[in-house]
Amino acid sequence: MTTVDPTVRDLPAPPKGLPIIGRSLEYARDPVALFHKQWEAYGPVSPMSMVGGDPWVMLLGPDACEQAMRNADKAFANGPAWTFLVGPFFGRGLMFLDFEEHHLHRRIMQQAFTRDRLEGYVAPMHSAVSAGLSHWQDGDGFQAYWALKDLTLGIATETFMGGAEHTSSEEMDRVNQAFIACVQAAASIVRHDVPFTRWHRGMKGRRVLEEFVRGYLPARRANASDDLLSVLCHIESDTGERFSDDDVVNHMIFLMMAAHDTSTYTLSVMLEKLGQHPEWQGRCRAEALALAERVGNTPSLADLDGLESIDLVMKECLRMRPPVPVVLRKTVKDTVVLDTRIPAGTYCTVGLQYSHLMPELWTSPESFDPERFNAERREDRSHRYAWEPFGGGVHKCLGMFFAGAEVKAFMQRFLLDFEWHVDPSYVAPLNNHSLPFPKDGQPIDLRRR
Ligand code: HEM
Repeated sequence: MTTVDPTVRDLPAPPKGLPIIGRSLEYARDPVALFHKQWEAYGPVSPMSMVGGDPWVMLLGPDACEQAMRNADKAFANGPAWTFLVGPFFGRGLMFLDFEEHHLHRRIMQQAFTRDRLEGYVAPMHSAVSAGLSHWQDGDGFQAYWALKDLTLGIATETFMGGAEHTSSEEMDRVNQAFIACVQAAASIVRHDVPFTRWHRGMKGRRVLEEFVRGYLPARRANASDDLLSVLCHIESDTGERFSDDDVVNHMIFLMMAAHDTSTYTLSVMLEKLGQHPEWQGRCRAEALALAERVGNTPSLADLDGLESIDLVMKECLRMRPPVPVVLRKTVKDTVVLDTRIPAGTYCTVGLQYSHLMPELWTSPESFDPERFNAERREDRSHRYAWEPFGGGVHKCLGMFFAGAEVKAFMQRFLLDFEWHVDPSYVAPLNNHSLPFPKDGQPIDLRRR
């Protein structure tokens, strides 16, 4: 006989949403408003209705998020959840794998992100940043987001593909458009390959990306070099396992997406905030100048690590506007989160961003205050899961240190070459259909120094 724990409740019935799309439009309009509404009505575990009418919950606050991310009872799976959203485009990337298989692939892929490897990626980052910035023009209302998107694709091409030596700039534009199509496909209401839908454009994008990566495989298999594609072709786990060609293609396409949109958005928020807070821009520039005087124009990984003010600003921007505001899971068995029973087969939106904004965890969470991360205050220590822009548990971002190096390599050079201004009353109009981005291209008033 099964015993019923009286302290555990069933999920309440979901609030009404539109048929088929549920509350996805509400999320797309303003995710933070939806988090607040769900929290106020239900607390940390709330019923939802999203695309397709499947059972769905939202987990909010550090305790509920921690439970899903630590996944002690192995009830939460990534594959079926992310596959629903963007599986045909990025499927079989590391984030889509679960349990034993994930463990095996992660052990191999970790070899591509060791400290030594990262040190090797820093030099191509510097050259891609310099090349990219040489095209940036003075002007009021310079569209920083789109320029950053090109520049970070340049960084990915240099560090991941060793410069993609056989690809013209027109072809790289096609690759960039293919990424955008794949990421945007997440928001498609029609989730089959039907002409004129976002899904269809995503499927076409995937074919472009596969062709692009596969084209470089034979050369990288034949000769080991320092770029990530070559590393993925040659690395082994400590017990000798290696990736097949299909694994390399799937991992590369996912990695380029994971690295590209997230870093672009992080940098665009940093430009917005530093443009609105000249005192912080000045402080970061002084730090960049001091480093350049000490070591020249191509600081090492350790030098970039030492950029403390830029680090504080990056952390604060990731807190206020994380590039991945939510992660997805699907339960593969019945489980209980805090005091609520969640049946097997339930999709879960884990709202990491909400914890970043809770007044219980942060002083004046709405204000830009990078000092909250300094050694004395360390507000992020208010809870293990108070600040989790890179996720947590076994799926925690593998590119976290790569992202830190990329952001700092860019900011260091940019602060030396440019100064910029953003109206303090400016609020970025975000497109939240998939990963967030500023619909207006993030205008800044830019001047070369
Ligand atoms: C600021 C930049 C970045 C942010 C905010 C970010 C955020 C995240 C988050 C939240 C996850 C967890 C997803 C989940 O739990 O389902 C994740 C996973 C991942 N990220 Fe990042 N990411 C960033 C940059 C990068 C970069 C630059 C790379 C690669 C060079 C990368 C590679 C990965 C990989 C491989 C995973 C999957 C890990 C796994 O499932 O084991 N990310 N990232």
